[in-house]
Amino acid sequence: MLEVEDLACLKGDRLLFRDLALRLQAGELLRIAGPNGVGKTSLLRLVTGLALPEAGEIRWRGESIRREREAFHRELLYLGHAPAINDLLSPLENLRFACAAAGDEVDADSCMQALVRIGLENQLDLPARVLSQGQRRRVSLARLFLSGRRALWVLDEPFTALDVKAVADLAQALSEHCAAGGMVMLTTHQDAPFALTPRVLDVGAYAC
Ligand SMILES: Nc1ncnc2c1ncn2[C@@H]1O[C@H](COP(=O)(O)OP(=O)(O)OP(=O)(O)O)[C@@H](O)[C@H]1O
Repeated sequence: MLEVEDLACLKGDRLLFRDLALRLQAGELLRIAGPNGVGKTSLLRLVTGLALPEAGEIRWRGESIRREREAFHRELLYLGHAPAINDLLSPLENLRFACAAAGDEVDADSCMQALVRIGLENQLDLPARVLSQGQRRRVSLARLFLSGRRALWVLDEPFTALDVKAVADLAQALSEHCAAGGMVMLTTHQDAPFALTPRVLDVGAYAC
């Protein structure tokens, strides 16, 4: 379980939010909501341990993520707002690199299957620089199909640039992860056809 208490976020000399609390349990999908600039991405970066809070505590399975950082990161998959793609590499090479960098041992066949499943069967060997925005997003999202053992998925605007079918497929994959006992925390400005109703946390309620 993920628990956040009394969280405060400082950017420059501006306090974005404070006293923010949340809990995320196995099987839950949490949508982080709020207007542009309120601090949704900043919250995700705090929760993943990529940034430090001004105040507050974040615990994973009862342990502070600062103290048990490695154990936490073994169970975390974080996909940021901008797909982390190397333009010179193909989708297959990008995916294999991303998995290896995260410490996941995944063979080429599994990567290929993940890319086919996400609809990139005709782009497997193209350099990423020629891909469309939606195709670039899909390269990054293909990791979801290789990360079932990571319980907590934290996704920043994962639906951006996806077409209607891809949005539906992604919503289904996220719902299935939760149904299998995983957890999803995401930001999005658009509706998606989830099989389960997401809980919503409005960062604006904690804005300073
Ligand atoms: N050095 C700084 N000084 C003051 N404010 C800052 C500084 N750096 C970032 N900010 C502010 O922090 C906020 C960061 O917002 P963040 O990206 O977390 O918002 P968001 O809710 O994810 O927005 P969006 O919906 O547009 O993606 C913005 O309002 C930005 O202007």
